[in-house]
Amino acid sequence: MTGGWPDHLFLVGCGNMAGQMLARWIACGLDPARVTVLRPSGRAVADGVTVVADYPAALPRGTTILLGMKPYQIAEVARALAPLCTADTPIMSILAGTTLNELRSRFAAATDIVRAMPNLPVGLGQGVVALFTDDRTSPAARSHIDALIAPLGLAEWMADEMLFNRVTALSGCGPAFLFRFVDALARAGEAIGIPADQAARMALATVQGAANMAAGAQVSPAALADQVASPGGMTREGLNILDADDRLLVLLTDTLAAARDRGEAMARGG
Ligand SMILES: NC(=O)C1=CN([C@@H]2O[C@H](COP(=O)(O)OP(=O)(O)OC[C@H]3O[C@@H](n4cnc5c(N)ncnc54)[C@H](OP(=O)(O)O)[C@@H]3O)[C@@H](O)[C@H]2O)C=CC1
Ligand SMILES: O=C(O)[C@@H]1CCC=N1
Repeated sequence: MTGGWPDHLFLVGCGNMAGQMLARWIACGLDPARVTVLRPSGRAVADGVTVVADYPAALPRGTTILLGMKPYQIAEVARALAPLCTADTPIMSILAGTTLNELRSRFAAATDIVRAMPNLPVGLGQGVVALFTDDRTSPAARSHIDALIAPLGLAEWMADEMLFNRVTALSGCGPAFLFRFVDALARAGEAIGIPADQAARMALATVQGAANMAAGAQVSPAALADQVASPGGMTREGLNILDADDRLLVLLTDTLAAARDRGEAMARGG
């Protein structure tokens, strides 16, 4: 490891998610010459990054692996990749619903294996990354992963792997739920008569401004909502709709629970 970066980074898959991570790392100073991406399409990734469509005969010394393909591809990938791994090859997996035990059984030679669950805004350095490992992973490897994750945004180590599908539902899937919310806010604006293009711009800017404000505020988002709502005013009438029978809370709880349950089914091989 040099300057916090791995001597070499080998990415298996570099699509929507791993692509955002790599873009951020390169923007923060990772030398692209230290990166190899395996992707079946062989499509170029970024200037200086080596792209291969098949596995090399060996990995350079000091290689850290990022598993960034789809979870159902783990068996096929491990068959080809595990023989290239040694006890000195840290592996970080972003595969949803793929347990540490499964990773350990498929990469038996590796000692340092970490599950990470990023989300798409890591590309801006404003992501959330949940992390989990066990006692077999060395403190040095944990520090190495901490250094690698730091430029991506908020990092949270989970004490219990049981939490992993739950935090995946919250922060891994969360951007999709918020994108839906922005879209619905815009369409609701349109439904009450605002021109569609203006509603879209104003909905997005409102969410962006409100999120930035909440991030910098000394009080909770719940208290901020009350600051917007003048007694007897318009906002309170709107909040009464969202709050009736905890409608929004129930909707979001059901949403996260469904995503969590899918992760648990995937972990059982579903
Ligand atoms: N999307 C998200 O917001 C998040 C995704 N994840 C996890 O990230 C992983 C990837 O998801 P996402 O980026 O959305 O998916 P994408 O479909 O965008 O990317 C998948 C990547 O895997 C590559 N690939 C396809 N087949 C193989 C194979 N047989 N062997 C190796 N690589 C292969 C693809 O190659 P090519 O580029 O050539 O097509 C592509 O680069 C998943 O495990 C998911 O659980 C985690 C958190 C958030
Ligand atoms: O949908 C998925 O399975 C992955 C996990 C989190 C975001 N995308």
